[in-house]
Amino acid sequence: SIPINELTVNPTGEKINPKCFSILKVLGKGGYGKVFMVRKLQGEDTSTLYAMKVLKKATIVRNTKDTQHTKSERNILEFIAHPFIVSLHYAFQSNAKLYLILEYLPGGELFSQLDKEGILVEKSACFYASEIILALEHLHKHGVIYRDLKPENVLLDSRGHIKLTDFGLCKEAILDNNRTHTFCGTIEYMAPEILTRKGHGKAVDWWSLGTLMYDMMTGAPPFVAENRKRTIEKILKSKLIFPRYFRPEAIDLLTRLLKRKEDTRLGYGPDDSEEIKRHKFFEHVNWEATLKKAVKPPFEPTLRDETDVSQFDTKFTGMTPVDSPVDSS
Ligand SMILES: O=C(Nc1cccc(C(F)(F)F)c1)C1CCN(c2ncnc3[nH]cnc23)CC1
Repeated sequence: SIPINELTVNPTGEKINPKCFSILKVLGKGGYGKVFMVRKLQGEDTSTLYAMKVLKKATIVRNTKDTQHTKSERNILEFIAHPFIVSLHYAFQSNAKLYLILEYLPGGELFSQLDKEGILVEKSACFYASEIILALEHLHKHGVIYRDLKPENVLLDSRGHIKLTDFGLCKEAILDNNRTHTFCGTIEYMAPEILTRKGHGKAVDWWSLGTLMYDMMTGAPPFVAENRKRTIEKILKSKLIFPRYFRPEAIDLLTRLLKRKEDTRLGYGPDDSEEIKRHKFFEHVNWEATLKKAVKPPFEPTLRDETDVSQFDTKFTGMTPVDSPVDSS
């Protein structure tokens, strides 16, 4: 079992177990586990909504390399507190499962909001990019490489500010040994050095930032193809094409972020995020105000009430919310 240090995560020292929460909705489901919207039933935070991530130890242990990711998610979130990174409130386990109680983010995925808006104007893309840069900067300062920056991992809080979520485990257990499936889920945002297993440093996150910004400003990531194999080939060939409406500053920034050779990529150097923050594209950004969430988001998620899950995929929210008793102890 994974040793859990209760002190930093569960400050009141309250004895926590699954029965402290009522399960309201399913937010996501995959090979390793599920994510529920839950409400706390007792303690000082009674009636507070949380996201409860339930991981099945059996499936994780079976994929040995993933146990490391699982430990890291809990350990990272325990020590990292930042306005643009999801916070971990409790962590506990039963014989068969690991439970992470995370702050609930009602705004859903940034990109489901983008789907409604289509392409973002540069000013809006700049807003989200600046908040993501501050989150990545914080992780890098703590020696953490996010590695997994992609649309579904960028959520919105109730006011429309971003939060990075889903550290560690990919959502699907990787069963087939087809090499292109060695990478979990979406690969369109992955840096070339990850795909070619060259080992990777923090510069992989700046590549992914480039692909995310390209997507926000054009409606699709820079390298897409009809299948994973072709997509990987495109990422490695990386011939960048920009729509005519791009300003020169935007073309220059994205070209420097999407450098295939990582040691020529913007952000690779010891100054990390500073190299990017001082680029002309961000010349009007007030970074102190951004960190304090004093900059108005481009749009505010429209929510009827606090349990409104309209921003989440009905494929999941329609499911009956039950933490199946693999092992009720
Ligand atoms: O479905 C998800 N993840 C997922 C899906 C399938 C399997 C697994 C795993 F196996 F890891 F358990 C995880 C998303 C996680 C982030 N989500 C959050 N939504 C709202 N508040 C949140 N606070 C923190 N995260 C969120 C939306 C759902």
